[in-house]
This record gives sequence, structure tokens and C-alpha cells, in this order.
Amino acid sequence: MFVLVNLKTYPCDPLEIATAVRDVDETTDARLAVAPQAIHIERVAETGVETWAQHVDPIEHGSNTGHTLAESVADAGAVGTLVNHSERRLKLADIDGAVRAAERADLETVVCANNPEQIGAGAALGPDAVAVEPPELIGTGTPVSQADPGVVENAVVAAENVDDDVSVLCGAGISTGEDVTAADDLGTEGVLLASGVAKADNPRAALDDLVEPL
Ligand SMILES: O=C(CO)COP(=O)(O)O
Repeated sequence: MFVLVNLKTYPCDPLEIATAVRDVDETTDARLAVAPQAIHIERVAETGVETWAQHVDPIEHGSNTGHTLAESVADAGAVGTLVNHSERRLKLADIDGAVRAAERADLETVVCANNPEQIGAGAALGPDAVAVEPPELIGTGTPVSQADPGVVENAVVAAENVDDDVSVLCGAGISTGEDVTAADDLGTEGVLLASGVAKADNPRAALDDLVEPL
């Protein structure tokens, strides 16, 4: 299972969490990675943890102001990027452009979507993975795998129907090893989570718990 920890703009210490993710990764067969804010990517990547961006823009080098360029994110040490997170939504053409920009920079891609219908559309753009995250469950601590298992199962089917090379992750409310196991049982290849680690009093203990059954 892939466990991707999105730090959003939570007031956490990105280096403390990066170090914990790196250390826990060494204790498990699961693959762990962290997605800090763009400004923290370089320092986080220097810890040796697998580092992702939270977003890249559908642009190239040139006359763009205030954008995040895929090549710069890769130069800073990221190996992948989220695209179209529910808190950073893009138009369809821009999701396509961001996936193409990430490919150009050799970044792995996870296209996020709210529901199975959008998962099918996201998978059609040829990312490495898609992630289904019902927005109403994000940050609630109620795991999507428990509150709405059907949405996860339908997302797996929707992606398979379009392109079975595209992996499916799920997210929203995931915070325990039990939630990760439930996501695995529903046919996903990983989880995308944030508050369960970024807001934890002890992020290392939260990460240990997440991978404990894997
Ligand atoms: O948006 C998410 C991960 O990208 C999910 O957030 P929570 O894990 O805080 O529900």
C-alpha cells in the first residue's frame, strides 16, 4: 500500500513529519511519502523522504507569475505531484495540462476526484494514479472506507473501466491502520491522508499505527 501524507498548510513542522515518514518507511513494506507546501519541498526532500508536491500548474518555463512550475518542483527534489486536490480544484483542461507538465518533468501523478464519475474522467487523462476523496469527509476523522465504502468500490471499477494501469487511492478521514486495511480490502492501492498525521500530537506514533497491519 502507498501512504501519501499531505501536509496542506497545517501549522506542523514539515521536517519533523518528513523525518518520521522516512523512518517509518524503513520499518514497513508499505511505501510512504509526504507532500509539504511547495516552499518546503527542498528541505523536506533533503531528509531523504519520498517527497511530493501538492500541486503544479499547467504551464511551461516563461512568462507566468505566481505559478508552480513542474520542473522547479522536480529540481527541488519532488518525485510526484497531486493534481486537482479538492482544495485546489482545476478545470478539466488544466488538469490535463498539469498532468502533461508533470510528465514532462518526470513527476509521478495522482489526480484527485470527488466521486467515481470524476475518477473515470481523471483516469482518462493517463495519470499514474487517481484518488477518490469525498470532500464532505475530508478532515472529519470519519474514514471514507467506513462512511462510504461504495464510493471507493465504485471508484476502483470506474478507473478499471477506463485504464487498468491507473492505480486508485482513497482519502478523507483516514487515520488508523484499520482504515488503511479497509481501503486495501476495498481494492485500492493506497491512501491519501492529512490531519491524522499533520494534526497529531505525536506524528511518529500516528504513522506507526497506520502501517502496523501492513
Ligand atoms: O484531503 C485529504 C488528503 O489530501 C484528506 O484529509 P484528511 O486526512 O484530513 O481527511
